[in-house]
Amino acid sequence: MSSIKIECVLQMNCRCGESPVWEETSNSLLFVDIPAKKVCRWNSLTNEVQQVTMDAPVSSVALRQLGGYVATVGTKFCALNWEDQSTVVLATVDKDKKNNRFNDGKVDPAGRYFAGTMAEEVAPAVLELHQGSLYSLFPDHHVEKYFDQVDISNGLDWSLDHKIFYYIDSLSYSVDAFDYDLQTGQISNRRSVYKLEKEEQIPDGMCIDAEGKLWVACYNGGRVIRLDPGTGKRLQTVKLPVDKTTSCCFGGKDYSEMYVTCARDGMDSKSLSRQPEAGGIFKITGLEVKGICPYPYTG
Ligand SMILES: O=C(O)[C@H](O)[C@@H](O)[C@H](O)[C@H](O)CO
Ligand SMILES: [Zn+2]
Repeated sequence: MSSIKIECVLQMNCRCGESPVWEETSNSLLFVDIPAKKVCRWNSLTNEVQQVTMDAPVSSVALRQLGGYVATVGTKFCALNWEDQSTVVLATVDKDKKNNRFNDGKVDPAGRYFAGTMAEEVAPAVLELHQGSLYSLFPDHHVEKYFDQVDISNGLDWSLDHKIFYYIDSLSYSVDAFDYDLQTGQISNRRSVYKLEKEEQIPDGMCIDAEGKLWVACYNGGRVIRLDPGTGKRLQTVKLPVDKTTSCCFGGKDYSEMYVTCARDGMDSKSLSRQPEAGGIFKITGLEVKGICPYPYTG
């Protein structure tokens, strides 16, 4: 008998919480608040939250093998030194697109930092379309571009055998797969593995579990869904007490807990009073499946 428990472990009032990443060495959850330009680190043992404010919207954060972190800030891939809060720009993309910013990003199993861009939103999911592209920052700091014409570049992860790359362009309402060449970082053969149903709303962040199934946070859908990318079937729905669920990752002891971020921006005062925990960090236990540890950027 599974007994799923959902709790808000941190009332952060994030405008748009995103990019949860578990850091095992510090028993902490890293995440960002995109429009607030903040990278946050919550220590699950002491409940302490540390924050670093950047000079532009910060859309994703990842671990770095050399120590500290890497983050996507505005249209820059940056290294972040947590101790002195200093940043170093590693590469800049979309130089010809002044209204663009990075969105979701994650490191691949070989240590490359993948992240895509989008036009800045006028309101949630209201933006100039086809402005985004998908990129990766290699360990030697060169950037490769995979494709353009993206609306809202979002969730990404890799299959357990590293042969498939999963990717979400939110406004396609689809979870896509590509063949993945881990040696070269190249992708090919794009196809859809799941189309969201109407009530599931907008697919946003995503992570893979230790059984190779995908967990997708549904923006405006107030839920995370578990998908079998092999059969294209939804296996499970876990509803949360907030509508604007943005992303998810596994963490905690042996990666047995799931952490979910969410947003407050775009909610009116009535829905905010109904969902006072909007913008908080949620922990889901009792899922009976574990996650895998995040890969660090190796550059
Ligand atoms: O969190 C993100 O990925 C975006 O930056 C957000 O703004 C929302 O997800 C988007 O509006 C809904 O798709
Ligand atoms: Zn997102």
